[in-house]
Formats: sequence, structure tokens, C-alpha cells
Amino acid sequence: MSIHLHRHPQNSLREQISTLGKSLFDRGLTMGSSGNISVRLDDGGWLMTPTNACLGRLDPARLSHLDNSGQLISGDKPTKEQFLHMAMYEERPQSGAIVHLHSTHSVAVSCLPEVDPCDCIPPLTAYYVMRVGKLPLVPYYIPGDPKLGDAVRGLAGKHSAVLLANHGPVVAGKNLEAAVYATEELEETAKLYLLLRGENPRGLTQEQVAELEARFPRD
Ligand SMILES: O=C(CO)COP(=O)(O)O
Ligand SMILES: [Zn+2]
Repeated sequence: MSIHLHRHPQNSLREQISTLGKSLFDRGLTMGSSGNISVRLDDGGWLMTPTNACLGRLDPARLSHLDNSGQLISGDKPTKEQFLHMAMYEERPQSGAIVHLHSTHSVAVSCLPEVDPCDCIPPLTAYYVMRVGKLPLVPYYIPGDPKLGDAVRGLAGKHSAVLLANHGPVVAGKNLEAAVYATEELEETAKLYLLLRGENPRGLTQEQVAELEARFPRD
């Protein structure tokens, strides 16, 4: 008797969401049941992490599968930030994945009184410019507030990453790996920014930033 193993095209994406979620959680990049991940599917639908799920213990089979209007097709109830993710995708047809975390240093920066709301972290390193670029601050809303979607809609066309005030980063990438790399770069640069606070550090010059943007365009 032959065994026919049918591999659903979503299977590897489901596994990748769970593996990278665990990697982020295991390294302390988000705590408890905070944070959420989504991936856009070829048919315009999405896979999203369920609400109240721990990113360290995702079950690939229970991820929320949504159609292209955001209706749940299968799996557990989606993240309460579903509309935030969908608003970001709407503005960014080139983005295939979004990661939202409560990564500590990024959240700390989101609480500082002196941050420039148009650009929360200066261009300290080349990789920050290459992966993140300018980081606008989104005013505070309660988690899951549909108004968060409206607030990012005006920013996400120009920016692949935004920082939610007193909450955390939301980062888009062309695929999940790219979104995770950018989130990690953002968190490390937030840490550097806090380490160097009060030291008047030299950032990259406008010319150095322009050279990086020409050589390594972000999507
Ligand atoms: O980070 C979160 C809310 O902003 C977590 O919410 P969910 O558990 O609904 O994904
Ligand atoms: Zn959150």
C-alpha cells in the first residue's frame, strides 16, 4: 500500500511562524502572551497568530487562517491586532509579513518624553538604516483598538516599521524572515540608543544614510 503524503502549501509557512515565534520568545524579545505575527498568503488571505497565544508555544495547526476580507476560515480566534496588521498590509502591497512585539528596549524608547514622533531613533548604525530606516511614533491607543489601524494607515505607506507609544514596534517585511530580522535590528538599536543616552553619540551623517539607502533599498 502506498502512502500519499499531501503537503498543504501553507504547512511550511505555519511551521516557519511557529519556529520564528519560539525563537523570538526564547530570546526574551516578547513576554507572556504578548506580540503577534502574520503572513500574507498568495490568495490575499492571511495566517495570523491567535489571540492570547504565547509566541513560544504556537501550534501550527491552530493558527488563524483568514480570507482576504479578514473573515476567519479556520483555526483559533485571531490576534486582537488583526485590524492593525490588515491596515499595514493595505498600505504596503510589497510586504508579505508583519511582526509586533513588546520588546523591552523598543518599548522603553516608546515611553521617552523627548523622542521625535517623526523618527524615534537616530541612525546609529548601518544595519539599522538598512533594515528599519525612519521610525515614526503612533499615539497611544488601547491594545486592539480599531483606531490603531487608522493611525498606522497614514504612516505605513512610507514606513515599514512604526512604534506604538507605550506599547511596542510593528514591523513589516517582504517575507517573515525579513520582518523578524528588521524587528531584531530595531530592538538592538533601541538598546544602543538607551546605552548611549546622555553621551551625545555620533550617529551616521546624512550622506552616510543616503549612501546606504541607495545601495541597500528597503522594500
Ligand atoms: O501584543 C498584543 C496586543 O497588542 C497581544 O495581543 P493578542 O494576544 O490578541 O495577539
Ligand atoms: Zn501588543
